[in-house]
Amino acid sequence: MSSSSDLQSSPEHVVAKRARISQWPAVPMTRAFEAIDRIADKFPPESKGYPTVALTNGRVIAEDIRAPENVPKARTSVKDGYAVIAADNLMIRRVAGVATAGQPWDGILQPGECIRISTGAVIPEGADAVVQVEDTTLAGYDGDVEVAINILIAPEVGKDIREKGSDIKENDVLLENGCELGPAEIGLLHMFGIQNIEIYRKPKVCVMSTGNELVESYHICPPQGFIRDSNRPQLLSLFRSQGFKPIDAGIASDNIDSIEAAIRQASEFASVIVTSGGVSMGEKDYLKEVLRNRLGFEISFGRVWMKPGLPCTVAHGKINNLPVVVFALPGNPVSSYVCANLFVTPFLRAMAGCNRPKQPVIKVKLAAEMRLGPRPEYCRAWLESRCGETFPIANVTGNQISSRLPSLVGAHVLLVIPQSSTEKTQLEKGELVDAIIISSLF
Ligand SMILES: Nc1nc2c(c(=O)[nH]1)N[C@H]1C(S)=C(S)[C@@H](COP(=O)(O)OP(=O)(O)OC[C@H]3O[C@@H](n4cnc5c(N)ncnc54)[C@H](O)[C@@H]3O)O[C@H]1N2
Ligand code: MOO
Repeated sequence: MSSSSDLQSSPEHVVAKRARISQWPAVPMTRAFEAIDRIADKFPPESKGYPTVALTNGRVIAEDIRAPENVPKARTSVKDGYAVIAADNLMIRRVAGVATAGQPWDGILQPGECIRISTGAVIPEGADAVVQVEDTTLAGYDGDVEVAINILIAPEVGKDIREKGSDIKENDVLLENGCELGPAEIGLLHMFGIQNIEIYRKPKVCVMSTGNELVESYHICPPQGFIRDSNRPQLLSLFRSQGFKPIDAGIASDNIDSIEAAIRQASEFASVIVTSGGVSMGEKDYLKEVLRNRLGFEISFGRVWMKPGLPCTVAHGKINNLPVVVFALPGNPVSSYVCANLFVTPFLRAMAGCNRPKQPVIKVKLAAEMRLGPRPEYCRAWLESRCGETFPIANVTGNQISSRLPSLVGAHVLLVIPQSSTEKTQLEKGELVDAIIISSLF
């Protein structure tokens, strides 16, 4: 007997005939990363010209930016004080003039003279040291005007002078191709009056949930058996926090035609499509089927030997002759978020031209022992620094089951926990492990 709802397009989805063991090998993480890197090569970043005044944090530079001039351009004073000739033996100097920032003194300093000078002002010709005002006393004045000062500490040649080009030399590389802009980088561009630069375009990414059980989160009281879609807002928020402008592609129902139509429609807006749900062994898990048989995509991997995220699937191909990659993440809320962090954001950042697309990894110390499981695990943890400890202490965020979203709340890192072996079934309190940073640390 078969019911019409069982009759999806392929025999593998007639429930009585479905495979009872996944046909997809669970690839090791290294293979999954390599496969994604190979796909990234098919999506080279594109650049465009952009005015510096309109730049915002997170933009990525698509050229090497070199210093067009020295900084400082001329020798300048590091202190408010007096520009002097160090070799003068006299402690008393005649104040011959004033140099402030923006108003140089254009004479030539003579022996026995000094120039009152401000921080940032150009050192007058003939001077070779600056004495800070704290190391002087007044030696003579005429009304309100200083006439002579007494130097309390004899200066050495070069004292408190910023030599020409000592901060930045003309033609030095200021910012490398692939560097992400933050406040300092934006400041540098303005420092040199660089008006326009090449930056990379941000890739477009669509986020879609799949599942008959899903309703929009504004539902006050979903009917029995329904749940609110939390993955989509969560993933949209993740990609936004990374500086992308993700497109909300809604919820597709668990139906081969609907999923195919939703992916085709999403591909009109974005070349990267992120779905969640429908990738495991359930009778309504159609994502792999759609990707392979309906869209003719190459499935780079259909499972990964990791926890959470085992059924994570990545596929790529063409729709309307344009390249498209689909990250079909597992439905469990923690699984989709962990996989998005490990696989999708580094991919998007590579597509966006970043020269450091992956999250930083640091060493942390376990606050408590941990039992190892059969799969390598990415445990959520928050970090604290403790007095006398060299490494941050990692506190696991409670029960790590992949449906339990609170395990992500407050998590700074994903601990990289190896799978168990005959030699090692547990990590001890105080052991050092790698931790992938997934949130800002303040
Ligand atoms: N027989 C097997 N069953 C399962 C396996 C397996 O290997 N053999 N793998 C398990 C693992 S591991 C995971 S992870 C899940 C992933 O399954 P799917 O990707 O097919 O996801 P769904 O079944 O659609 O959903 C799983 C779970 O997550 C909830 N969900 C889905 N979408 C959302 C959403 N947008 N917002 C909130 N919650 C969502 C869904 O209701 C389910 O409870 O499969 C295991 N099963
Ligand atoms: O991969 Mo699943 O994410 O273990 O629950």
